[in-house]
Amino acid sequence: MGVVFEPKTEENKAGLLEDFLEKAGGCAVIDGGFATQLELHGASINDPLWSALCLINNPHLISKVHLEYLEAGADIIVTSSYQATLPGFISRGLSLEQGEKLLAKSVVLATDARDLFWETVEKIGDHSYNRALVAASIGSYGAYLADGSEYSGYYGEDVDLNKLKDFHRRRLQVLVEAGPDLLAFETIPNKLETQAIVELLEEEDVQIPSWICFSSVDGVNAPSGESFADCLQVLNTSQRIAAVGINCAPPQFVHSLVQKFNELTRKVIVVYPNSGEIWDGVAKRWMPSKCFNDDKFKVLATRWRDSGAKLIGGCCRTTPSTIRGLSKAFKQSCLASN
Ligand SMILES: C[S+](C)CC[C@H](N)C(=O)O
Ligand SMILES: N[C@@H](CCS)C(=O)O
Ligand SMILES: [Zn+2]
Repeated sequence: MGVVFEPKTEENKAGLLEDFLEKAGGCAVIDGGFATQLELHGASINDPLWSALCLINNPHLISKVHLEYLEAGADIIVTSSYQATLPGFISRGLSLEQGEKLLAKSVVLATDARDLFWETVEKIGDHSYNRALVAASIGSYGAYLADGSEYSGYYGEDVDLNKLKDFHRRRLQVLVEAGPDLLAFETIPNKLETQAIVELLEEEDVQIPSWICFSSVDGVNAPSGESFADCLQVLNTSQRIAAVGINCAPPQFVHSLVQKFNELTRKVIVVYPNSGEIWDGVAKRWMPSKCFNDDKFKVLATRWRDSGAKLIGGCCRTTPSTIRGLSKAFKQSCLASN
């Protein structure tokens, strides 16, 4: 029987991730590409809202994808809110209130799927699942711009710290209010946005543990060209950040980045790379590159775990089958070492 993780009260949420990891055997599996799986089911998301479009027109598909990742063995599922923003919804003619409801709905769809799945497997009795945590996805400002800038880190001269804090503030408040277990800041491409998030979490007194993941296009630095030493210095002193790492970068970059992060931080390291394909922000499609199939991904993921990453999953172009492989491999080696 896997981990049964009791919901925490406001006062004792800070250690939630550490407790969860300990009970899960030291390493937990995150789900895989969410938009990817929506598309594989036929969703059309070539749109400024990208996968968040499904919050408006296909919420049942969102529930289905969460359940698929849970069934595949994900210990943590990430909500469909990556590119869900209030200005994005308002520019589609929705009211502020409707936009806020959609943000809250992204969390409810995930927690309901988690609860339904857990209720079902508990009836089976003998199983190796853990009761999953729900991480609310908060995509970078670049994701909202929908111009590929989550991979360039270039937001233009008029974007300063306050503008980024203002962009993130209300969405953060609404998502926190909806009650996820974790917050997942995804594809952060520069130091300025890292600073904005750290300050905002403090100003809003957010008690839910966060992870911040950077993208990387050269395997060495943040996309902006700023060093990870600079970026991590900004967040190392924040008690509100529980984990830091990399998402939606090619798998071949991850091992050396985990080693680098080991030297730069004492926080939990989280990695969930994409399949190795490259996003063309103009054509809005994935370009084949050095791609990793599920077996190769699994072999690399074992190396990431052995070098110290504790939260491991997949991002764009990975699927439930990728996550099933990781979950099986990690649970088998947990059993072997216990
Ligand atoms: C992680 S990227 C592939 C998400 C989509 C991008 N922000 C866009 O809208 O073009
Ligand atoms: N959580 C998002 C990240 C996109 S980079 C997704 O999986 O679609
Ligand atoms: Zn991705």
